[in-house]
Amino acid sequence: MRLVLIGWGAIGAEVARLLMARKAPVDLVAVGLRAPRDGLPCPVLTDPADLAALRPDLVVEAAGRAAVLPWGLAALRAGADFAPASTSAFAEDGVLDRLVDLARAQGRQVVIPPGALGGIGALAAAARLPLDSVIHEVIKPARAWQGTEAESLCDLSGLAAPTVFFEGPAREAARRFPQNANVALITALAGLGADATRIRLIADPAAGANRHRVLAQGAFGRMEITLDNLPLAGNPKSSALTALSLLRLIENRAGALVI
Ligand SMILES: NC(=O)C1=CN([C@@H]2O[C@H](COP(=O)(O)OP(=O)(O)OC[C@H]3O[C@@H](n4cnc5c(N)ncnc54)[C@H](O)[C@@H]3O)[C@@H](O)[C@H]2O)C=CC1
Ligand SMILES: O=C([O-])CC(=O)C(=O)O
Repeated sequence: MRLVLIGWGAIGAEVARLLMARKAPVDLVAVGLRAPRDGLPCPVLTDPADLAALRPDLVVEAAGRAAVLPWGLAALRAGADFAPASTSAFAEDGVLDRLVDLARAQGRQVVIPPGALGGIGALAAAARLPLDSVIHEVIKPARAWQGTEAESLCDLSGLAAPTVFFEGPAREAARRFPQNANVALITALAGLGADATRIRLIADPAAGANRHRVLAQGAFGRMEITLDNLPLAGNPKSSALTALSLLRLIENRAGALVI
């Protein structure tokens, strides 16, 4: 399986490290970046148009929301499937539609990894019948919210208790907190959509992990899922499970058993 990773940050580098450590039957043929860089285990691409010559089977994005459309369109044009992690890009109308329309025309797929979340298979299955409500709480330590708009919405360094600093639709959460609320769009795409899915963003001075609580009700019954994800060493905003989720997706595509 010929793989291209877009982004070589905390998640991208960890995915590559795990693929090599596990001797996965995957050929990492290139990494896509904004600028050339030395020291990577494969060639670096900076122009999405150069993907086609590499004949990739799968392009996995873990870079940033600005990377999703250019690299996604180029991946699909190159005949690859495309799996984006920066799903906050789909808060903007038309971005996902453009990718899915091209995927259909090319006979390829856009695959949304569950990322830092679990239970997305159950929520997406439940959504085949009507859902009444989906609420997703993202509870992270104060340091994970540093450098975001949360700094102006609460006193991050002086928190005495868990503090809800945002509550609203998934679309708005993803637009305003693109580094921390990609998951809002994953829950939304699996369930009730970007406008009807409610998101609560919480800074907790006592939290040691990135917690996701997803509560859904509907014709299927009721679900409540809680994950306490340890952050990646390279980026406290990003859960380590995100890299594992991308690894799973890649290994499932390369192997004979899908699990
Ligand atoms: N789907 C999910 O559950 C989650 C998604 N994420 C998202 O995944 C992405 C990667 O996260 P991390 O590795 O933690 O971030 P990071 O900041 O450690 O690394 C990002 C890397 O991508 C590169 N990059 C940024 N913009 C780019 C662009 N337009 N084109 C090409 N390269 C670009 C940067 O130079 C850097 O190498 C982020 O967008 C993050 O918000 C993070 C956690 C969970
Ligand atoms: O990694 C996480 O826990 C969630 C996250 O940052 C995101 O969705 O952007």
